[in-house]
Amino acid sequence: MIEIKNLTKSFGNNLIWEDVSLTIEDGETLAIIGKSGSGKSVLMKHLNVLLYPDSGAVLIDGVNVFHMRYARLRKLRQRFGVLFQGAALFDSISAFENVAFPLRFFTDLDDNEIEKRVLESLEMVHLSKIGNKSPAELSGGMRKRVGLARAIVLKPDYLLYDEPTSGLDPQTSDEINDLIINMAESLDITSIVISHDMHSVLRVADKVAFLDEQKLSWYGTLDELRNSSHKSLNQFIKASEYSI
Ligand SMILES: Nc1ncnc2c1ncn2[C@@H]1O[C@H](COP(=O)(O)OP(=O)(O)OP(=O)(O)O)[C@@H](O)[C@H]1O
Repeated sequence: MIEIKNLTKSFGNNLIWEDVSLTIEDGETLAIIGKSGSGKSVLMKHLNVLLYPDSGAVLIDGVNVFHMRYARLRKLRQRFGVLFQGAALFDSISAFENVAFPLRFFTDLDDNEIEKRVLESLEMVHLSKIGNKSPAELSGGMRKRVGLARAIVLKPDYLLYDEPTSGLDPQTSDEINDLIINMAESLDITSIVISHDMHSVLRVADKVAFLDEQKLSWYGTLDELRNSSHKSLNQFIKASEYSI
């Protein structure tokens, strides 16, 4: 369980949001939505401690992550898989080596074990035959899937998705949505998804957090979202041109 407690963050005089509190239960998928610049990525970066807050806490299984020293933090970060916006693959190495990278960096596994784990991960994203291709030879959707294979290869407890469907056509987006649901169910993973794509949010999320006006403006389940009379939330959804 991840508990975000009264979190406040600013950069210099620029307050991003204040007093954000919410809980992400194990196995749940939380979508973080909000306008560009509302601080979605900044919030996500507090979970694996890439950023520190001005005040407040993030408790993972009851432990405040901001109090962890280097060795524990390194272990904690291995519990997070991240699918970056644009997939962030290394273009100079093959898809296989991209997926193998966290295993080579963080574990002592030998080459046979690495190969087995990489092939398992590629299989999970339905890309078992593309290992030797370079990222440049892959479509946008395939690159995201390789990024996802890399994100799960250390068998994380938490998966962070930054705009997983951005730049993809609707059909490819739906394939990624299916994978997000599949990962959550088959790997029993807790997922946090930043998205502008309300179609995707409605497919994959259990709960939704809406950042607006420098705070957590709204937080609830998908059913509550559908019935919400929250003005700026409804405006945001309407502006995303998806009717619910
Ligand atoms: N390291 C940093 N130093 C200073 N300001 C930062 C830093 N990181 C983010 N910001 C600022 O924090 C604000 C929120 O950024 P963030 O990337 O979280 O927004 P976002 O909601 O994810 O936006 P988008 O949907 O466009 O990706 C922005 O004004 C950004 O300039």
